[in-house]
Amino acid sequence: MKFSLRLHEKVKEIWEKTHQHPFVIGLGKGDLPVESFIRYMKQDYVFLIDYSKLFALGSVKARELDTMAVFAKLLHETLHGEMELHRGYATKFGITRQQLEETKPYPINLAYTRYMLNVAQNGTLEELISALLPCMWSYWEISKMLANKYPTASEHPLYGDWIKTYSSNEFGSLAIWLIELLNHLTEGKPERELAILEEHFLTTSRFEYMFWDMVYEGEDWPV
Ligand SMILES: Cc1ncc(C[n+]2csc(CCO)c2C)c(N)n1
Repeated sequence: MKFSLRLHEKVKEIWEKTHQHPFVIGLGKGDLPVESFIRYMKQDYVFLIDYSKLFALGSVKARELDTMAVFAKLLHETLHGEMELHRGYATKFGITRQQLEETKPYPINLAYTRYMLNVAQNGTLEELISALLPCMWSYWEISKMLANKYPTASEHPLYGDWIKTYSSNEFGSLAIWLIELLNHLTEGKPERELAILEEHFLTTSRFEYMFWDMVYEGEDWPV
């Protein structure tokens, strides 16, 4: 069995729970409160700054030139493609680029990126990919699910661009490339190594759920 199928099986329930989260459903139905979306966009912007560095580290750890080049493309795509979506939304809401960058990450956001950066710095290339993959794969699944379930969602004046960006074939092909690379790299690996990779994948799938939940209502800290 391909390793990615095993991973998918492992996180089926948590991904299903994510698909039913009111933030996600709100994006599809178009009735997500705008304050939640602004909170998400700001938190996600600083998340993406750290997440981009995972691709840079992927390039460092790559053992083949072609692999190195795709990680470099992913880094470029995140900084100039995906983050441009966020900058566009920020302009709509009157939030400056500086304000976006100065967003203080909530503790869950910090814990999520620190976990991945720690794995990326101290682990193998296979560990790095297993930790960062739920982020890309789950967004692709969510946006496809939403585009299917709510056929007019991609025309929504506010959330339509979000759905279109993440359900695009371009984003899909990047996720597929990573899935196939991981399948290739894990062929013939012993169970003890696969179990570690599975654990990273499960942990960051849980963080994905927590991220949606964190931005839905926000967190109120006394200081
Ligand atoms: C919390 C959080 N999780 C996943 C993504 C999605 N995402 C992040 S990087 C990337 C690929 C290339 O830019 C994708 C699809 C996000 N934005 N925020």
